[in-house]
Amino acid sequence: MDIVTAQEMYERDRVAMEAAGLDGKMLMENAGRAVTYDLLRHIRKEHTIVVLIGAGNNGGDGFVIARTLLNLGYDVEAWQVVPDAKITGDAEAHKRIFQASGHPYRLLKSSEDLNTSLGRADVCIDAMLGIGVKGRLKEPYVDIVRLCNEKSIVRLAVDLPSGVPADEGQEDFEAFQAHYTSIIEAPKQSAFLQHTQPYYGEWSVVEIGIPPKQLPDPRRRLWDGADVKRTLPERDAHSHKGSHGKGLIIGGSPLMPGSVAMTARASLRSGAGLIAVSTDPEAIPAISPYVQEATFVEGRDGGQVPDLEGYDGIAFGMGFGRDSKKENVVERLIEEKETPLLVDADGLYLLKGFLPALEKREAPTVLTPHPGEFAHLSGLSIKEILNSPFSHSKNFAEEHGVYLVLKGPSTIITSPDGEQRVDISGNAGLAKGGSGDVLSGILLSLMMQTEDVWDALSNGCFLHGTTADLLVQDGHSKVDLLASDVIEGLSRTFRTFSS
Ligand SMILES: NC(=O)C1=CN([C@@H]2O[C@H](COP(=O)(O)OP(=O)(O)OC[C@H]3O[C@@H](n4cnc5c(N)ncnc54)[C@H](O)[C@@H]3O)[C@@H](O)[C@H]2O)[C@H](O)CC1
Ligand SMILES: [K+]
Repeated sequence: MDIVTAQEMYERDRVAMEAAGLDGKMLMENAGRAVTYDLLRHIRKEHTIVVLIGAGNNGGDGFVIARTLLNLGYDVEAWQVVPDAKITGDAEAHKRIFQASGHPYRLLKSSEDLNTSLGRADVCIDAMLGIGVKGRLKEPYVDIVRLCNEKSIVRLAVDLPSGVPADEGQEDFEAFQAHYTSIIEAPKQSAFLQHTQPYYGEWSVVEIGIPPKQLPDPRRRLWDGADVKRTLPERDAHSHKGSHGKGLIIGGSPLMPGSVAMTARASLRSGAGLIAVSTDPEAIPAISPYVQEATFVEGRDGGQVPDLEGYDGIAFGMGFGRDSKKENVVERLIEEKETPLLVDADGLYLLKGFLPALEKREAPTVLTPHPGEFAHLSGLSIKEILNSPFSHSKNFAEEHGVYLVLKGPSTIITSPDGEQRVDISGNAGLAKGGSGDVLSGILLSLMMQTEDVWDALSNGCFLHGTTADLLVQDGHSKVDLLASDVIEGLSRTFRTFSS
């Protein structure tokens, strides 16, 4: 499923009309009807419904939705919240159809009247503003949105909640707080940002007849279970431990032995053939009982860096510490340019001074920062990153020729050529120490088992989050879930998604 900006959405509309001969009124009828049937899951026959209709085509959708609900016998009050003069084009055409169908509508004169109507309603459908919103809401929308948000009614939004910008990059807004949003055709970037996603509530996407084959590729898409089933490699029954990758994990320290232990165990649970751990010798007694299948390798000539040859993948950084005296490890890892390398956690802090050298590497380099670590790497503030995660991660990945996994409730996985996939699996139970170590282990393992690193990273993020979701569904809670629970839950998830 593509993820689009407002501009890309308008372009899709244009292509649909030019290439497929669809016209705006047909698209609006399709959109309104599809949204109605999608929203019916949240509406009961006995509900009183207020439909709020704005000035643009989002409002036009609102006339189609109100008409469809009335045709189905629902108790609907359609409120046009802007003067008649502002209802133009396709929206006006559908207003005429609405009226010709014998349905009345209310014209907003004072917010008191609307307040009374909302006071009697069970459901409010927001068809005021969609992707055409510019800047902060102007009156009368501010007043109306506040009235709706303070009422204890079910709030449903059409395409996106009024006031929420479609695109990343805008933090100053006031918006309709939807419980549920029915998105038209393709999710917009704001459905994936930490400061705008909450206004959507839950969301799903309705198809309105736009021909996918004719559409420009936005190079941004949602990675879902069907993609995982299609691309997760099958384990060859005649395989042997050497064929699923021999991985090296460099990290851990006497005070943080658990990190590499979880990375190693997660990697083996995800199908790695052999895992060697290079860590401070003092940490080994705390690690080996937890992951008996792992072997340990010592640094060469008493240093921290073991022999790097002969591995199918290396993961570096978890629990390693940020002591700049350890930077020689980073230099050696970059010089070992033939082996796929994943850098996480403390490794990202140590890597900062060596970013230009990454271009020397031929094998894939994967960085897996959370926003704080990405801020340190990129020099951006966390606020800037959260405001525009798509463009900042795309620019960084292209500039340094790396795969970038920017972790969060919506994890954006960017390839070195700037194409992006988003994983929205997972839950707040993952916002705990160790989650990142487990993810790194899963990613290392999948990277070694498939030619396509990007598929490996996309699938690894999805399997990690989905395991947490399955565990929370079956008995765990978001409070008690531990990173180590996710490791043990992986086998069930792999069974579900391996063909
Ligand atoms: N293929 C599709 O995606 C289809 C989408 N449809 C719906 O059309 C809207 C986009 O319609 P558009 O007319 O371009 O914009 P809006 O309806 O969002 O509103 C524009 C309207 O609002 C005024 N406005 C802009 N900013 C503000 C503000 N800050 N405060 C107050 N008013 C503002 C502006 O002046 C315009 O009058 C899309 O979201 C879908 O819902 C089609 O119906 C079907 C095909
Ligand atoms: K809306």
